[in-house]
Amino acid sequence: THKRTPKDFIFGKVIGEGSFSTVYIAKDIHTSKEYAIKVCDKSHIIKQKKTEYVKREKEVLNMLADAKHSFVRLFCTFQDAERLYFVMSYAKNGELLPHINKVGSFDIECTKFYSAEILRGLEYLHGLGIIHRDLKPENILLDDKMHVLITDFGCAKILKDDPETPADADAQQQQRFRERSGSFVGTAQYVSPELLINNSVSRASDLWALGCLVYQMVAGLPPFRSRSEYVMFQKILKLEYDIPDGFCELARSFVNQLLVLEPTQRLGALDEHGAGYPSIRAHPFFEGVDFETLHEQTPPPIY
Ligand SMILES: NC(=O)Nc1ccc2c(c1)=C(Cc1cc(-c3cccc(C(=O)NCCN4CCCCC4)c3)c[nH]1)C(=O)N=2
Repeated sequence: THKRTPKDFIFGKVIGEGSFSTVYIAKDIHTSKEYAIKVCDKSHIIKQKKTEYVKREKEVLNMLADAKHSFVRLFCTFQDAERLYFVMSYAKNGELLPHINKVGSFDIECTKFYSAEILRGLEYLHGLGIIHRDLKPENILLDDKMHVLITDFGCAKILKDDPETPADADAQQQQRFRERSGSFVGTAQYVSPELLINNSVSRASDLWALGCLVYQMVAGLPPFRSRSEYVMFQKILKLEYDIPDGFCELARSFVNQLLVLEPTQRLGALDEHGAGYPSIRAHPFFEGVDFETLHEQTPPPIY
């Protein structure tokens, strides 16, 4: 197939905004298929020294090309004088967050299903030695059948050499921390304590974020909240969160085993990385979940 250009697509509305990119819905004029096209401004990326992020995202998306589930796909890339274009899957039902907000919070069946779909994505990602590092409801998308598609790998870390050692946050990650008058860039609500304490990340950092996501599906809000970023960071470092009345007991136990300050003590941290997360799958919270056929299942209705 010939190299695409912007002229091969009819660009529609903006469906996503990143610090260095804008995502549009677009239709391929030859096939009428809908895509999400992530457009990055070259000069802005160079000025902000973010070229490594863009290269990393493309590298990770290409590593995920064979995944049959759980991730947005990168179909092709092209550029013009000013911009880079990433042609990606269009997730018709958008981000997870509005779906949680629309109903207030998920019932336990929905929480189990979506937690299992996210876990299965993390198993695949971590099995390849990739850490997402920015898991949050905005980066969990829902396709036309309401299955999970994880997106946004601009902050991902690829454990190249020794996949066993935790990845010390590289300069870019530290840069991400100190940008714009020393405040954290992106959503600080899901940042792990180890990233705050010594800028280190490992697969267990994504397990911390999974704990935050499960809490948010059940409670309708993230576990660590404050108008002040500094206060929110203090709450994370002191593990200061409460379990609201009515929070399902199995979900509480599951969240409690993921929101652990010491990364190596989190549920799943000691599992063999190639073999997925047997200790997490075995938690009673996932009682009755068939992980092998998740993608063939009809997701439970959200109401
Ligand atoms: N940073 C990134 O990588 N961002 C990306 C990458 C790829 C990508 C991406 C973001 C996508 C985001 C997206 C956003 C949307 C969307 C935006 C606005 C409205 C809607 C929408 O209303 N959808 C119908 C379902 N709604 C959902 C909320 C409750 C009411 C009903 C969808 C659809 N897909 C996407 O489809 N593909």
